[in-house]
Amino acid sequence: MSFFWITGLWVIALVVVRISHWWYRWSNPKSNGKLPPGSMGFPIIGETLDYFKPHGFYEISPFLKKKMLRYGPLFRTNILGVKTVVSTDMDVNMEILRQENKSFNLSYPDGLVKPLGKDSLFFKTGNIHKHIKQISMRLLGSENLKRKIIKDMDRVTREHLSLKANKGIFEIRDLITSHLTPKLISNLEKETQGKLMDNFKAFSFDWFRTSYILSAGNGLYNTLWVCKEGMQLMKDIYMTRKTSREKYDDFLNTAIEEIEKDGSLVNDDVIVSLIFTLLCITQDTTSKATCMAVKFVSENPKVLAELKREHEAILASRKDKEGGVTWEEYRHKMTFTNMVINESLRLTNLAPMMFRKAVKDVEIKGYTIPAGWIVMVIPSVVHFDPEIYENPFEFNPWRWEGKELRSGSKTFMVFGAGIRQCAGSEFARLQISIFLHHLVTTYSFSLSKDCEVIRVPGALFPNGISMNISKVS
Ligand code: HEM
Repeated sequence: MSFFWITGLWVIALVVVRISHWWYRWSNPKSNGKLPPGSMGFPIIGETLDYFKPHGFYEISPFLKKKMLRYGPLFRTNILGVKTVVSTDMDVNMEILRQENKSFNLSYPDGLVKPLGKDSLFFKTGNIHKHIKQISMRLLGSENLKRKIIKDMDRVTREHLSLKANKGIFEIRDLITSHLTPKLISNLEKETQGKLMDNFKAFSFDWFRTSYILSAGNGLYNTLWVCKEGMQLMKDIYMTRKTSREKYDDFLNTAIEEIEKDGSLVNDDVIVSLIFTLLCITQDTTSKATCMAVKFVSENPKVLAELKREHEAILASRKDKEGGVTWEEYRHKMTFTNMVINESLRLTNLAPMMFRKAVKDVEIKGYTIPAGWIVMVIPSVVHFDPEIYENPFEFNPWRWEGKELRSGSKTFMVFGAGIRQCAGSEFARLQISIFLHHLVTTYSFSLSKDCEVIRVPGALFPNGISMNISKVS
């Protein structure tokens, strides 16, 4: 054999050995302890495609089912090119979310939160995060909802429904941004407000929910563009207000006062990002949650009848017949409505996974989660566990009878848990309650035929969601 051939064979053998070694290292990552069982999939892409494969709304993802059957509730994999431990165990889920800032930090994939800017609260930890959250709660906490938000939320909801009933169609995104935007920034000119609202409406996490590379790429591009444009507009509005030193009764004013306090932990960029983030998240989450509640109610005549009974009783006992839903009514007379909302959120799982990164090696259930690995907390599997929720895919609000309705737990984690728990949960509940109140007492409605919902693994409406609505005479 010539020298040329021998050298060639050696090179090929070396390449094969290197690739096998690389593949072996990929499949058997290093750890200082015992890793959870599992497989890492193909180099680079891992098991990403399997994880994001679309599946039916009324089932657990086949990928998760297969993995749990083989490895149990805690397993390792590679998703989006990152070494990941998936937890579908309710105790582990709670433990991980509770250990925020100690053993784990919030760590969403860059593409998901980066459009909201590096100053977004999703990149902040420790005291700065705590401080931003406190500022957010001045807008979204019960006190402000009761004093400043409920009235306009009710009025705009009524007007919106009435307008849509005349047209016979329904688009809920416009509703939320149009009453919340003035609460955040009250002195906007009509044109600027319109532009800003267009950005909020166009924002969506849906691109992350599609497994088709082309539409995900397109969706990400749109989201990045919308965020860039919206954030710049927000920055201009913010700077104009700050330099003018004019005072208004809105959230922007509160935030500027906060920045100007001695020793404030936040700066201009954090506030601009916060306001933009709150508006984007609000319309993306609340509009979907409301649509899903409407979908379940319209498909279940018994639930609709009970809901009508509750809300007609509220109307009958209301002193000011022209006034809207009061805080009293919302908090004390809407028990069944809250059961409907919980059941709808449980089945929908708007946040199907939460991402954390281990900041050090963490021991959990006899396994080691190595520092730097991502932990994907999946509460939806617990929400569909037949041992906890009998006939889990049945929409049955009565299963909540006599239970605590407003706080989360390890078996009901739709709004997360621990210090990162959702800042807007009460806002979302209030908006859905008010919407349902006016819808069931004043209108007849049905979902349009092509209103399909799938999971990828988050709930996605491939044909959009629309509803036929008309006023009951
Ligand atoms: C039904 C509607 C909603 C659902 C299901 C929902 C769900 C969640 C979940 C699961 C988390 C925790 C994420 C994690 O721990 O990784 C979260 C956080 C958050 N949510 Fe919501 N959310 C909803 C509505 C809203 C609304 C209306 C707002 C605000 C305007 C909002 C603002 C936030 C913020 C700011 C955080 C981050 C909190 C932090 O980092 O401390 N959410 N939400």
